[in-house]
Amino acid sequence: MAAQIWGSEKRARRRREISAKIAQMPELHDSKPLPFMTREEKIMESARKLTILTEKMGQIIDPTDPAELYHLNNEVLGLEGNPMALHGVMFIPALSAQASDEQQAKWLPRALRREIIGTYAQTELGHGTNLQNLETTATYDLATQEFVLHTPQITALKWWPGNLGKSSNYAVVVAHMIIKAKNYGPHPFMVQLRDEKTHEPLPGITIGDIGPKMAYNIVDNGFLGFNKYRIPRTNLLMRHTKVEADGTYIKPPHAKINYSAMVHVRAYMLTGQAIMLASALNIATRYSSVRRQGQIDKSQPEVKVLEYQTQQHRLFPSIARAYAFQFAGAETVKLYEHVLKEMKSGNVSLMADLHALTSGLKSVVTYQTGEGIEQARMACGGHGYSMASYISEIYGVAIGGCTYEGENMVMLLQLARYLVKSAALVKSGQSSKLGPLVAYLGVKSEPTSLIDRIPNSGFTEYVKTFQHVSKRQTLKAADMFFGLMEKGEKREIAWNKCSVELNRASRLHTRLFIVEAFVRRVNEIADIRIKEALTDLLHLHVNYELLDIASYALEDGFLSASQLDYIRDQVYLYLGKIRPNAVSLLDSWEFSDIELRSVLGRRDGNVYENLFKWAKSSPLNKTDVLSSVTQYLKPMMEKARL
Ligand SMILES: CCCCC/C=C\C/C=C\C/C=C\CCCCC(=O)SCCNC(=O)CCNC(=O)[C@H](O)C(C)(C)COP(=O)(O)OP(=O)(O)OC[C@H]1O[C@@H](n2cnc3c(N)ncnc32)[C@H](O)[C@@H]1OP(=O)(O)O
Ligand SMILES: Cc1cc2nc3c(=O)[nH]c(=O)nc-3n(C[C@H](O)[C@H](O)[C@H](O)COP(=O)(O)OP(=O)(O)OC[C@H]3O[C@@H](n4cnc5c(N)ncnc54)[C@H](O)[C@@H]3O)c2cc1C
Repeated sequence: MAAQIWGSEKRARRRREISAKIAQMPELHDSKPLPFMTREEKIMESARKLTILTEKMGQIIDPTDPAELYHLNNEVLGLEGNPMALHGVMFIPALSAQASDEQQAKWLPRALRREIIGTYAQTELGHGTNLQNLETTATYDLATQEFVLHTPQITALKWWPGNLGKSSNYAVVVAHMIIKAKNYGPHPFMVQLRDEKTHEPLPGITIGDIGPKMAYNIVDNGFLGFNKYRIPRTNLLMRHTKVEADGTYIKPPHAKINYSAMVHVRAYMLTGQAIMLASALNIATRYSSVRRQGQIDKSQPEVKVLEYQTQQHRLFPSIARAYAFQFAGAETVKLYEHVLKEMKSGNVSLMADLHALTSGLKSVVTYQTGEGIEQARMACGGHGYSMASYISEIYGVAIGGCTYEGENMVMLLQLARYLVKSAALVKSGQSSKLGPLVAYLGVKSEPTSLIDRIPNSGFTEYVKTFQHVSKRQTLKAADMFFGLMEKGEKREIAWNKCSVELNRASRLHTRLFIVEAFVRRVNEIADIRIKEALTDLLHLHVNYELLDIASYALEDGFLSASQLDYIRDQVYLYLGKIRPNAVSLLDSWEFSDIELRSVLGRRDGNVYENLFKWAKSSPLNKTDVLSSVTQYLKPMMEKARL
């Protein structure tokens, strides 16, 4: 199963080998539980481990393999981030996709050797979503052949970029490029922020940390201002766009090609989210098979809480989602790598499809991951609320994904633009022009679902039902939009008035893609036992998801009330079937105790003894009487006694 999850037997084996090596290297372990450290201590601890890793990485992993790097990162540095998180996630990908060969030769080897640390600085205090209204400017000075970066007002301060505050000395900065008073829109520039020797901010740069966040606090998300700060013309990233010495602008082959670093993260973060969801579920499911509370049969001893159907219903559909996200994520990464290769050689024809797909996926996956992790926390009762479970940190980091790389509602609306264009093709009889991801929009569907009538149809009838609801909602939302425009409403106003319906279409389309990716994967599996276990999970997935969106299929009679009862019964049936495999389905992800950082989720199940040990190690328990008591509470009580 681990081979299915991680892509191949070799990958699964390598992960095991890497975890085993790390287990033998105490210098790479947290020196004490992270929840007991202050933010400064955590940042220091992370930097300590990061530098050891830089020295010893070659002994542990193949540093050129991103999957091995990612695993090493999760084990040693963990999900709270590290001082170079954005260096790998966005700075290097931005240079790789947007810098010319000459620029790459100059900067990439230095970045890869970690001579310099970089980040991606785009969002500002006043604008994150609406890139057209970013306010930082890069004005070309013809006389000196330099760009002058400037922050005209407080809202133009860069705000949020990870590791910008304290760790990075370089950044890819996105600024509006102005040449001879003409604004060419946001473009990426390579900018040195700090002196390479002293790490002091360079003159003209104002920089710092934006303060503590809900989670992810090892990362120094930062602010940045420029006071007429000059950089050479050749620091504009020039793979696709060029500015010649005389100020001539050579436009890129696609208007949005400079957004590729964002698409990179949107594609890669899906499996990251799957991992976080599976981690939280691993903790909750293991704990649920240790925790005994109450009886189902009063004549029997107390049961493991995992025996309760409500507990299974809370956890198992999310286990199915974690697998579904992992499989859909793996497909998306493959597609992304393909499109990136094409883009580098000038073929931009697939960019719109990839943008639409990743926009929908990042929104649905991050939202459902958040839901699943929060349910996992509640499934652990009181102990889930303790930082000893570590679920709250996983939750905080995961739901950051609902916001970063494009706020979820906004990204769903990006996909909706693509769906509405596709609907227009269907309505004008040009269905043959639909891309493969939306081809179903042009296919006539049956009048009713046959879900309960062809039980051995594999998952075909389910897929058809998802296609039906997605198609119907897309055409309905598009009709609403076109109808408003026909009535004379301006395009943007009409769009806003339909946006809730449009986003519903985007979610349904994306959920269909996830279901199909899961079906595709299960169909490919040769090993009978693995196929059986995953088929059960897929049964739960399709029935649970369909129940969740049933209103769309009920309103036009595609599903009947009795079919809904059938679907519900299938959910209960598969909850029971999955129960014996539940812990294994999560253990198969092979997270080590080091990586999970959870007292509740320990592999050995020795929860209570270790919770007590953990509590005793709380800094508050270093003394029996705190100074807050001697200074304030004790005098207060004494005064009251007089
Ligand atoms: C590598 C491993 C990673 C694993 C991660 C795992 C765990 C993670 C843990 C921790 C987190 C780590 C890092 C966090 C990093 C976070 C970094 C950031 O957040 S960086 C900032 C990101 N910012 C955004 O995403 C901003 C969102 N806004 C936008 O993207 C755009 O503004 C917009 C909403 C898309 C609108 O853009 P614009 O105003 O330029 O658009 P219009 O002029 O209206 O044109 C729309 C038109 O353009 C098409 N389009 C838009 N984008 C693209 C694209 N990328 N590719 C192709 N086409 C695009 C769009 O489709 C429209 O087309 P059309 O309908 O035909 O007009
Ligand atoms: C943990 C974290 C890490 C980050 N890292 C980075 C980084 O490394 N580099 C970087 O540059 N940025 C980073 N960001 C910033 C992030 O990319 C932005 O916060 C994000 O893109 C959302 O933009 P915003 O803050 O402007 O939200 P807003 O756009 O202000 O969103 C507020 C509300 O307005 C709604 N809204 C906005 N526009 C529309 C619209 N057109 N239609 C409908 N509704 C709309 C949204 O849906 C939302 O409900 C990070 C953010 C976080 C939380």
